[in-house]
Amino acid sequence: MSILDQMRGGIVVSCQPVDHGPMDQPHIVAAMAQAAVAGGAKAVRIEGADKVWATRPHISVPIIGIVKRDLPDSDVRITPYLEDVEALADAGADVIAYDGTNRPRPLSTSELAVAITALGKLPMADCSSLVDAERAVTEGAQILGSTLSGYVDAPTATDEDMPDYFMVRQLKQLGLFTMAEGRYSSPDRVREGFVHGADAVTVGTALTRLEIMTSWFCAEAPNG
Ligand SMILES: CC(=O)N[C@H](C=O)[C@@H](O)[C@H](O)[C@H](O)COP(=O)(O)O
Repeated sequence: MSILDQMRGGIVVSCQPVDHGPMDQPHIVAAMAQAAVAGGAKAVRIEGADKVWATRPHISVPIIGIVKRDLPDSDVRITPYLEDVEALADAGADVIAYDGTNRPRPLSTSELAVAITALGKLPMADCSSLVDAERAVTEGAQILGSTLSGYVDAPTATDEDMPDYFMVRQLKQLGLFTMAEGRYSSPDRVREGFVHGADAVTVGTALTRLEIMTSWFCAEAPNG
């Protein structure tokens, strides 16, 4: 079955612990990914080539790989460099996602999509808008994600905000595999994502950022 068909109609679990937190370690991410698959995830999304390496031997479902960087002169964070693409491909990612915005950046979205395709991997554009997605289609992306909706213009979205269902509808109309991603923090939201046309829904924080999930529950306790 193709990578897209393996993911279609299913949940992708983004196994990205809180940066520099106690769970932000390759062997823990590998364990999270295995647990996600045991729970029914049809794919996982993993940050860092080292964590993709650590996970690949343990699961057979598709891995969406990204590298996140803090660049001094660009707001782009997700997979900005060719070396990131190459490292993720070597580590065994099946899909490589990249920031699909047109913000100033070291390498263009078009160059990234071409490089990912040349390595035999599927390019996924993490988009912030319909405009990003339309450009991604012309550049050869195979998956359009609503990942960056709400995170490009100030004020940025918080985990409590609703997902951008409207954007999912817009992406789906472009005819490519559509990934609903960003703030799908409950089963109800996931159901709604599919109602709006998603081919798959990615869930991150609500499943794999234990510090944040804990804080949601603590907020309801009298002593915080
Ligand atoms: C905006 C950005 O950098 N998003 C990142 C992309 O990889 C991750 O931090 C998110 O956790 C992921 O997209 C899943 O979303 P949520 O955690 O809301 O379920």
